[in-house]
Amino acid sequence: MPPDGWNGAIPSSRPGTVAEPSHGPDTTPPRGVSISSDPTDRPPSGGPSADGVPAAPDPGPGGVPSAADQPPVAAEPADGLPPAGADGAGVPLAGLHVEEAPAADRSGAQPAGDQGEPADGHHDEPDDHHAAGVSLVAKVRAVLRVRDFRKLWLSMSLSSFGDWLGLLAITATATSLVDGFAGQNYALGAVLLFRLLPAILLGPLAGAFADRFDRRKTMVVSDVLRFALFASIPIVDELVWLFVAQFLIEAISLFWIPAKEAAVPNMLRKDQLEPANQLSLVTTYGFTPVLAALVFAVLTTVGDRLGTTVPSLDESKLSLYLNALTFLVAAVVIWNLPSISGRRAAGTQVTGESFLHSLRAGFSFAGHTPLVRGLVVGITGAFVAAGVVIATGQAFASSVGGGEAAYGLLFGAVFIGLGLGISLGPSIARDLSRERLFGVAIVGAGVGVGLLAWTFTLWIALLLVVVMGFFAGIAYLAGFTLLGTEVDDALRGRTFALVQSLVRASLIVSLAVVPFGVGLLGRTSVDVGSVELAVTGERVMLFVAGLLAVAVGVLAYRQMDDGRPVPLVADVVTALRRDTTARRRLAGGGVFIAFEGGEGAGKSTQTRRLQEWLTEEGLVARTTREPGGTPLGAKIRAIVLDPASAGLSPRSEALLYAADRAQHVHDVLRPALDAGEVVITDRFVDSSLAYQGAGRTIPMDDVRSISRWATQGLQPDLTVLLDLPPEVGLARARGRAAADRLESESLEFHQRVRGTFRALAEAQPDRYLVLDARRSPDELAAAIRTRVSDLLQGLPLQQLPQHARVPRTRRHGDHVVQTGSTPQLHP
Ligand SMILES: Nc1ncnc2c1ncn2[C@@H]1O[C@H](COP(=O)(O)OP(=O)(O)O)[C@@H](O)[C@H]1O
Ligand SMILES: Cc1cn([C@H]2C[C@H](O)[C@@H](COP(=O)(O)OP(=O)(O)O)O2)c(=O)[nH]c1=O
Repeated sequence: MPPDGWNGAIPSSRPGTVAEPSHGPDTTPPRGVSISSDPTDRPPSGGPSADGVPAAPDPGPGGVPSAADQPPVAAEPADGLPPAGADGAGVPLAGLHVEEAPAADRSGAQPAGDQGEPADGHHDEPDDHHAAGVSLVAKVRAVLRVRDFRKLWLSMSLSSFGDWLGLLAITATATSLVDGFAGQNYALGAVLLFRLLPAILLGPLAGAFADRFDRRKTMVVSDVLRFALFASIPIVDELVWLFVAQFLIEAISLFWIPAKEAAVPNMLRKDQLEPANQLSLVTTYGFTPVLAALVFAVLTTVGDRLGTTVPSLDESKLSLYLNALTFLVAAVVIWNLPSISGRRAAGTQVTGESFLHSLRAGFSFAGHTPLVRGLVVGITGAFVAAGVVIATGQAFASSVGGGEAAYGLLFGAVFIGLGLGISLGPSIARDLSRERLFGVAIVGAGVGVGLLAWTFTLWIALLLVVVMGFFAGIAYLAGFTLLGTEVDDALRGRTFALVQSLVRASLIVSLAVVPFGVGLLGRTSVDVGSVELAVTGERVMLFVAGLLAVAVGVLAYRQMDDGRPVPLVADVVTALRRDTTARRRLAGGGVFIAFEGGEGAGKSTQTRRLQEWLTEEGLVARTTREPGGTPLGAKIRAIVLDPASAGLSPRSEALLYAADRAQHVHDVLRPALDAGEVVITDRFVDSSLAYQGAGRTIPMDDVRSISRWATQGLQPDLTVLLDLPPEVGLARARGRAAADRLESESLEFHQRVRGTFRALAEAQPDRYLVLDARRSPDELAAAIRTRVSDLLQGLPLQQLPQHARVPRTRRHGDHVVQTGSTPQLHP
């Protein structure tokens, strides 16, 4: 195993978890109460605003046909974030096609696989983890801009590459030093056993040790020793020494790992640790093993020629020398990084004395918490299976033909799969809950292994191995992320300790047992009708491992399932389709309708009319608005709309709207939707995109990401856009009350706003109803009712008790149900 393998996987403690939305009735405003625009709470007139923001070119929906009349895309924004952090900064999404926007808004492509679950309020995640692919790249780039971290990462990557190459070489060497099928398998098992044993024996001790010494010196000494030991293996060329050297190398690595782990947090900001972990994971399991496998395959092909020129040198020896060299280079790099020995890292101390106790507490916690129990069962079982795959690899490779080169290829394929799973998995799985994803992915990996067992063609085997690695990578990331996010900080360390011990123990057990099993079962062939099927030990073992993975996946799924009545298949399908509406429906949630449009478009009028109609129809419907949908939001509204707030900078304006929105989502929207209500809001995220994005020319993606952060990915099921030329709307609005700060903006500003609304709607016609707001209020209301009644058809929405219903004059033969699906609506 690579030196920094498991540790790289531990998500750093995050700067705080997001509280669940309150479901308590006390935080929910009374149902059905209209809080739509009230002229009396408008700020007093104070003359036109002068916010000092030049009307820069539109950064918005470049490339969208309807926005063609807008000025060209704005330049890169000034980055207000600290240099090391620069999350997403410097990557203006100004040029991003708006069509991509709403999809990203739906919190799809998260790198860390822990995004929110807008539909059901489960597993709500903040914020920067919602980053789309592009901002993952930006985050990683920001992390790599930190010089010391970059150097450490480069040297780690080099050592990791060397280590994988060494592992390939050592397994090849071990098998070449003994004769016979069974003997080779025993030798292989023993090599791997000696690699894992030290962690169990020395883990706690090494942790305590590493905290007491200068980290840089610890790392340099470890690297020099590892250099010497790796170089000694080909020189001594004895099987026994190979085992001893393995054991020593692994033992030394145990001192190196905690030193490195403690050093990294000193180099980065807290919020950068997660992308840093992802980077290490992808490097250690995705990139370097593939490179090592390729290099090993190349060395194998040139090895023969090499053997004739330099008789004592073959590819395994060359690999080991190369590997040794990588540790020497790492030693030099680390020696030149004084910051490693700098400040002591806080919170990474693991003292030896508390280890046993904490392990016990961890056991009891894990035993009593279904989620952790599921994770532990899943991770342990998955690693038993992984051990089987590793241990049978060589025998399997030779059985599909191709010898050591095939082994190298299969080995590489595992890590291509892992790399793909870790980096792409979360964005493919989208808003499927990580609890479900974990079990599903283990089952997927198990099915891959089970099929692999009966594959006799190399390329099919390679394909299956990639699939297996892909699912394993997803499970791995989901599992460790869940441990990081769902386990309380106080218990997290112990839980990780338990999991890591179990991981190593399960690897040891399977690595130790499997080769013996393979040797014992030997090779037999079974006649199946006319075909002769080669049933070999490794294939039987692989098949059993696949079954085991499927079983633990199912078990983990059962343990961790949150009891939602959503069938798994529908859950997976809607998540893959990014169908948030369907997901909320599945979860029995309400329906969320937003009204957007410029000033005086008639939003307040129409939200009120829609709410009245729905109430008449017997549904619990409420109107609300932004800004000012909550008491706190009302104060924010007063600030942002007050013409006296002339000095408000575009960024603070954007943040104030986002703050208002965050409170609105938390206090009003989520609880009401969770209760199955129809929620109608006068303005939502699109207003920020239009006014702050296109209007104020803040890069669209910045606005989008703060909105996404504020809403935790909540999106309307339907947005009604009341489209109106700004001059008409402004005239209407001015007839209503004195101009507020935004109404006082130039006509050009309002034209950009309108263009953006239309572009957003055009990008997602299914989710928008665009109406010409010059039509009469009655016509508009009728068109909205028709569309909304389609949307609500058959949904299990909350209904008013009969006595609370408003009598309708138009209706005949009333029959009223209080539960069940929405009754026939009368648009
Ligand atoms: N379809 C319409 N046609 C003409 N006037 C309208 C229409 N809808 C609303 N109004 C009027 O325009 C003004 C602004 O309407 P309002 O609903 O407050 O718009 P918004 O909330 O979008 O600013 C009000 O005086 C309202 O009576
Ligand atoms: C919600 C939201 C509103 N706004 C602006 C648009 C409006 O000018 C103002 C809200 O005023 P409001 O009176 O609610 O709008 P209307 O006049 O259309 O009834 O705030 C933003 O700039 N960004 C946002 O995110």
